[in-house]
Amino acid sequence: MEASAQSRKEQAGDFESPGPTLTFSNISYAVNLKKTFSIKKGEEKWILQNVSGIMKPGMNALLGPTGSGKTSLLDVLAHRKNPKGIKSGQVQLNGQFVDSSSHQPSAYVVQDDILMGTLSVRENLEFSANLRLSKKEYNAEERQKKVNEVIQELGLQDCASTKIGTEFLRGISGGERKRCSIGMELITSPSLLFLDEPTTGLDANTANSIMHLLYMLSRNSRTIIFSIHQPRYSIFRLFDSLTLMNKGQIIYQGPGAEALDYFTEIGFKCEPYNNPSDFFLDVINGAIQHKCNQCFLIVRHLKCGRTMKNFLRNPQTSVVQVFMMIFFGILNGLIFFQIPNTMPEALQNSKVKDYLTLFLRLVIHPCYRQYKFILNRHENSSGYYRTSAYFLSKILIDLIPNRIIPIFGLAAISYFMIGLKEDVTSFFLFILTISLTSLAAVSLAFFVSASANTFAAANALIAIPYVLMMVFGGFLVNLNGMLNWLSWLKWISIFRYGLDALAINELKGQIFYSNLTLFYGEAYLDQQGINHSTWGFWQNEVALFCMTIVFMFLAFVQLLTVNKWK
Ligand SMILES: Nc1ncnc2c1ncn2[C@@H]1O[C@H](COP(=O)(O)OP(=O)(O)OP(=O)(O)O)[C@@H](O)[C@H]1O
Repeated sequence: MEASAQSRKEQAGDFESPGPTLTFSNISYAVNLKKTFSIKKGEEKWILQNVSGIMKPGMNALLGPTGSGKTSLLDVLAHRKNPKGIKSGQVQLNGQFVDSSSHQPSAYVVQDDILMGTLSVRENLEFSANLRLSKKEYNAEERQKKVNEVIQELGLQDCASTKIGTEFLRGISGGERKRCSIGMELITSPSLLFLDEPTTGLDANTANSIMHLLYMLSRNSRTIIFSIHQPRYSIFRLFDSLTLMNKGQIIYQGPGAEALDYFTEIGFKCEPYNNPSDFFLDVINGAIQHKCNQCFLIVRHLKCGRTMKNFLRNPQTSVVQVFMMIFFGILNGLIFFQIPNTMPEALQNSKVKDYLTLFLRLVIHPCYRQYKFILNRHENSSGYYRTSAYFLSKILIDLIPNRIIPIFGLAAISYFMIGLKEDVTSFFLFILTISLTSLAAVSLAFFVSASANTFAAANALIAIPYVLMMVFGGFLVNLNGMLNWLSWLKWISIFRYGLDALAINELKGQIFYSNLTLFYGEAYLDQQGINHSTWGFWQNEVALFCMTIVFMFLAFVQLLTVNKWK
């Protein structure tokens, strides 16, 4: 009868009267790792890093792997930590700031029972009442009444006279023991109840019954906040709010019932029949991979180290890039094999651009498919890591193996097969030019993809600047003959800067002979309107470099904006 009333209440899910709301913001907590006997200030270990959240009336679970900071957060919220260690943050109860000096209507049930084994359940509760209830407010009769109420509420009637038990004395069961520990705290009628791992050491059924008890308490003017390890599904269902922690940070906070949808949305799908709490811990521990193949991401604290590990453990992409570039390098070399022999003809027919163009296309084309930042947008909004850390690691560890090294291979193979200028300086300027061209193109792609919400949008958006740059880069139209009012577009063309620099590098100072006719490289450059002075060459490199910086900066700003939307 009592059980069915209980289950009716649970199903209704409503509160007889709601408990208080606890909010906390930017809490950072560190401990000093001072060596024993040392007078020197030790190194600080950060245990909580800028955590914020809200604990509403009902059941608030803190879940996370061992060492993630659940107990520490619980302690900070309950003002049980040394204030010296709390580096920042505030706690509010129903909108009022509270600190260790405030009188807070809270109680804390610790992991290890503090019961006296040689006393009975009732005697332990009386002990708590005698010590903790003020004699002014509660006379002996009222204290006794309070003890009886607690015994009733926790269903301890049958074992009230039984001793708790010690190593030598068989006492009450584990579940009853835990109930009694909770009762020791309920004596003071707290509206906020903290519990550190209330189910630890209990068998599944006992854990279930303790959590149902807490659920019932939470429906009656109490806000329950507790840490818990891998609860079974029947327990998980009781959580009104779930806070998932990892390495001192909160990675999810929200209704327990919505957590699975949230993880599915960001790419982590829980298999049917898998227990949600096991699934969350597997995701945090990296045992479950992101569903998207393009990002080999495992959600952990994924800063530079992660990207480096990613690269080292998944070198396939970079290896494929290198092979592709070698293949295209040889193909390019074969198509334009020893072109200087036919250069006069090429110069006459303005075909000299063709081979340079092919280079640039091969270099630039793969660049614009840089959509990984879109993935980062989602990961960022999930708050997995700092944008700056990811951004820098991406640039250092992704761009070098995936862009610069393959391009170096392509350039080296083609350069000698085509038979371009046999001069060390020209070779390295050639490499520099196509590397900068590639970087500028990648940066533009980063910016566009960081600005787009979906792959489809990025795909469509990225095509526009590339087509415009191609048109106004001098590939399809001679810029001299272009309508004046459109000529400004050439100043924003990555292709034009790349092409002009390559043309100057190759043709300046060259004289070609054909049928006793001399062809001067400079004459061709003049005809194309390309400034071949020293500054004329370097202005292209500077422009490419500046474009890289500007696009990277804009991409970074876009990612920061995404963070603010959280
Ligand atoms: N006083 C301390 N000195 C040094 N390290 C500490 C101290 N207190 C906590 N830590 C460390 O802080 C981290 C978080 O500890 P905490 O007990 O809050 O984690 P937890 O998630 O509750 O772990 P568990 O589930 O195992 O109880 C752990 O790595 C722990 O070793």
